[in-house]
Amino acid sequence: MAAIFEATCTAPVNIAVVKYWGKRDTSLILPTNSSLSVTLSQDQLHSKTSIRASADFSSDRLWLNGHEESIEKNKRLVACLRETRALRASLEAENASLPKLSGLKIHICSENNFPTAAGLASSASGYACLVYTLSKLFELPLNASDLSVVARQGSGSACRSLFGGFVAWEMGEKADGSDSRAVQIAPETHWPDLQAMICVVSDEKKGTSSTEGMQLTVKTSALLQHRIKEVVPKRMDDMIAAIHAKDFPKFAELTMQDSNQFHAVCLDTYPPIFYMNDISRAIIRIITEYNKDGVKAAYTFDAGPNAVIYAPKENMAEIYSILSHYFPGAAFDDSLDLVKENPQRVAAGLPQNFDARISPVFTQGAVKQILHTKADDGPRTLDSAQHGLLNAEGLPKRLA
Ligand SMILES: Nc1ncnc2c1ncn2[C@@H]1O[C@H](COP(=O)(O)OP(=O)(O)OP(=O)(O)O)[C@@H](O)[C@H]1O
Ligand SMILES: C[C@@](O)(CCOP(=O)(O)OP(=O)(O)O)CC(=O)O
Repeated sequence: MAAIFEATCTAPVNIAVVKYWGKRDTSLILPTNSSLSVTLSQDQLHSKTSIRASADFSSDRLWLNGHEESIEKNKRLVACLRETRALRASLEAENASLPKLSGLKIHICSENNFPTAAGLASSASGYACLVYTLSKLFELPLNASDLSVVARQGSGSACRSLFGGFVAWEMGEKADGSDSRAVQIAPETHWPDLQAMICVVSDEKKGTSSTEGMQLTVKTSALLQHRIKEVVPKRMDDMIAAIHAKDFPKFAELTMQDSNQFHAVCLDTYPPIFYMNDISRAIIRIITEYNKDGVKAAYTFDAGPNAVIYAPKENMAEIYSILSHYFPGAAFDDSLDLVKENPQRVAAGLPQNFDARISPVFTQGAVKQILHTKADDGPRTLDSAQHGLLNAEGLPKRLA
């Protein structure tokens, strides 16, 4: 049997607080504005990828969540493979003692521990994980920012998942995209108090993909031009300052305003795109009411109806109690011990001065699941022998 080279890694999702929406170059994936996100803990949400190179393999193959998928039809995946193989080939050209991995076929097996293509940023963790795992397999001497340039070509938002903590994607100016990359604004340890609650309103595949939707916006929305030129540059500076100062009210206000504007440019698209639904809008009203005497939580919505609520740790029990009032029956995985540590506060119902009438109480399961998580680290490398997804033959251990 031929020698086996293999790497296994996990990568996190990130949820933007200044949204990326629009490309100036669709093949290199170069954005029309800079963006900024928080990387969420892999303990709750992650992609996990094993990649093996072997002379025994006769073609490149990919399994995603236990289903085999075509590599050739996926131009973005092909671009990530091409770039990393070329980098490996140049290392091999410089150092003849290195094994010739760039010429070997590979098997890629990846799993997301959460719904794929449901607006939970699976393309972000998925492509970050792919590129990070390739860099480990090929032993590429690149830093996370360099790798982000490759991951960006898989999915724009993926470039931000190469780092933990608070991450900016600088849009860059160059036509080749070499300056369109992610940089870390602050590590996760900077603001350990910041947590997130994800309300899963729908885990179904969405109607208009981000990729299609944003280009329709670029083509038809005049408001997007105002956002790009007048709003985002200042908002990026203000957001970075708020993060450095750990100023939650400012961070929250900017986050909510940016989510609102992103959905406004979707509405300004012709024909319009709607990602939020009645449940999403009820969550906005609930958080607005909760914030009436001072900003204690921030909502944000990506290209789907699911809400992400950012808040300091100390407010989470109260927020969970309010959400449980309006959305009974949501599944909750208490992995950060919120219920265990605050049994009375999570069952307290609405706070005293909260106006209950701002929203109806929804039927069981309107919000399917609430995930409690926090800002955390970037991609992690695992031991393939113990955690690998491929069996001795290089095929998935688990098929769907
Ligand atoms: N683990 C993975 N490895 C490789 N590719 C993945 C992985 N997970 C997802 N993808 C790719 O990302 C696609 C889903 O991306 P899409 O943008 O439609 O959804 P999303 O990322 O969940 O939503 P959004 O980016 O709008 O938050 C999948 O069809 C697949 O091509
Ligand atoms: C609303 C967003 O989540 C859009 C993400 O878009 P994608 O990164 O999924 O788009 P492609 O680059 O075409 O793959 C905002 C954000 O994450 O910044």
